[in-house]
Amino acid sequence: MSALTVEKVWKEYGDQIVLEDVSITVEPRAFVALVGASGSGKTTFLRLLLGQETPTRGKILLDGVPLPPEPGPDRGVVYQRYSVFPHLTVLGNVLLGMEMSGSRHAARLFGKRRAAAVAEAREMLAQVGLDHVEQKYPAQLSGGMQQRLALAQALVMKPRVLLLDEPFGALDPGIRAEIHALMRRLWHEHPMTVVMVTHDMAEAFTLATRVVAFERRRDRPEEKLRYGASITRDIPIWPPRRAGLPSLIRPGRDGPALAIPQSE
Ligand SMILES: Nc1ncnc2c1ncn2[C@@H]1O[C@H](COP(=O)(O)OP(=O)(O)OP(=O)(O)O)[C@@H](O)[C@H]1O
Repeated sequence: MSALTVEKVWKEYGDQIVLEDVSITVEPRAFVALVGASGSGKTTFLRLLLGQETPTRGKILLDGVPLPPEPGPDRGVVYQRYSVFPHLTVLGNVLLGMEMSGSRHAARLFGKRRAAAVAEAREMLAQVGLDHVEQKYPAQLSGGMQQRLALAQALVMKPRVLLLDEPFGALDPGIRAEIHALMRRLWHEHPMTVVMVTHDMAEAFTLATRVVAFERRRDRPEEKLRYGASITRDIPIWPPRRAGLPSLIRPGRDGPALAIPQSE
């Protein structure tokens, strides 16, 4: 059920050691926030989980099975920018993944299969509050709406793991609070494990079940490249958050939200 196991993973680029002996077990349905100084290897770690990079040493397992050495539909990803295709409409963006996986050569679906995919895409757009703009293009949307679209595009493929690389980092504070509420609801409602890189500690503690810090344990400036970062802090959030369930102690804080945040 979407458990990630990272065992003694190292990542080196030439002479530079970026990650050093990283081990972590992520339980199914967790929401892990990765924090750490710039250059500490957070994005590199996310790319390893995505399958865009392979570890120099060590292994990564998803539900006990080694990760395939390439990205696949079981892992969705949203970046800070450029996650969506500018030349496709909102609906086209959400349909694309289904069309690609349903028809590898033509990348198009026809007849009943297309109608079912369109219905599914529309349902997903409604979940993120974008059903009223399905014929618009990304450039016609605000930054917050583009990130909602990126979430819809990733989630419609039903990933077991959703990887987020500073997805809300470029948004204004008001919009960010709104999209946090949406993100929390999506995590409650979709059976996925989430790993999110963020520079924003408040965001990490607002959304995550666990906050994990990457840091170089040794940092002699003259030998900087010889030391990679590893996990130095692993903080469980208290009171615990559990996917799909209200918080036992503060039900108003963390439970599955009922309202769909208004799109701007
Ligand atoms: N493909 C690559 N080839 C060579 N070096 C790389 C490559 N990808 C990352 N690095 C190096 O790995 C180090 C860690 O980069 P990474 O982007 O993972 O850090 P980060 O913690 O995500 O930083 P930031 O918070 O600034 O985004 C950097 O020194 C970077 O130059």
